[in-house]
Amino acid sequence: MNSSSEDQILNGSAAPETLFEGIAQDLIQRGYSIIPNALSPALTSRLSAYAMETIDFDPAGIGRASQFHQNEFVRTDEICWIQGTAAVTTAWLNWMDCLKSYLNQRLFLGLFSYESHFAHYPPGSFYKRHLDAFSGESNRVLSTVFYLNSDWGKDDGGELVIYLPNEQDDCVSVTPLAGTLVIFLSEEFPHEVLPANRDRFSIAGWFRVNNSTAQRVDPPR
Ligand SMILES: O=C(O)CCC(=O)C(=O)O
Ligand SMILES: [Fe+2]
Repeated sequence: MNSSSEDQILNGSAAPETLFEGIAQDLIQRGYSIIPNALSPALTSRLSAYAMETIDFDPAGIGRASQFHQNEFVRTDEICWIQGTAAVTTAWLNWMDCLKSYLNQRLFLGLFSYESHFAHYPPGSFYKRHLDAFSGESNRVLSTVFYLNSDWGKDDGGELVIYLPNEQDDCVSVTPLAGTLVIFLSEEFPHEVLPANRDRFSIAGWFRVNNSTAQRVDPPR
């Protein structure tokens, strides 16, 4: 592929406002949004190929910096943080930046930054029920998960289960099919990844507010 058609694929992935408005409405009404085919098929398949072919993954841990530890009872995926050093990851970060601006204008969320990592769940891997953020302890406001797996069937497992707050055992199950984007309020929705029967690839990310003060600079993650 020559570089101008490549640019077209990545730049032509600008997200439509109607899609952003749908996400804003979902967040207002129920606190989460599930969008099939959110990104263009071209950008989705480029991200998918990048995750499967290019990335060196590291075992995932729990907690930040000095509190970081691995715990294979809680999660057994492996991850790679996204820096935006390739055209395809820059296109991803641009898309998320547009969404951040839209949600800030529309919902006054004051989102300040976005961090994200590729994740690989080898067969049998899982991430037990957890919250991405605890009230007052984290600056993660919105969680996002974007799936990169084509042809994902019922037998492949690996669903994301989102538990609805205040509704005993009521939950929503999401198939990790390529193109699906999930967004939810980080402090409100416990969720888990059920064991997958085949390799499962995704991008998990978080929109954050800035809690820096004169005494303490907010760490990047
Ligand atoms: O991959 C998923 O479906 C969710 C991952 C997740 O919950 C996380 O990384 O915090
Ligand atoms: Fe999570």
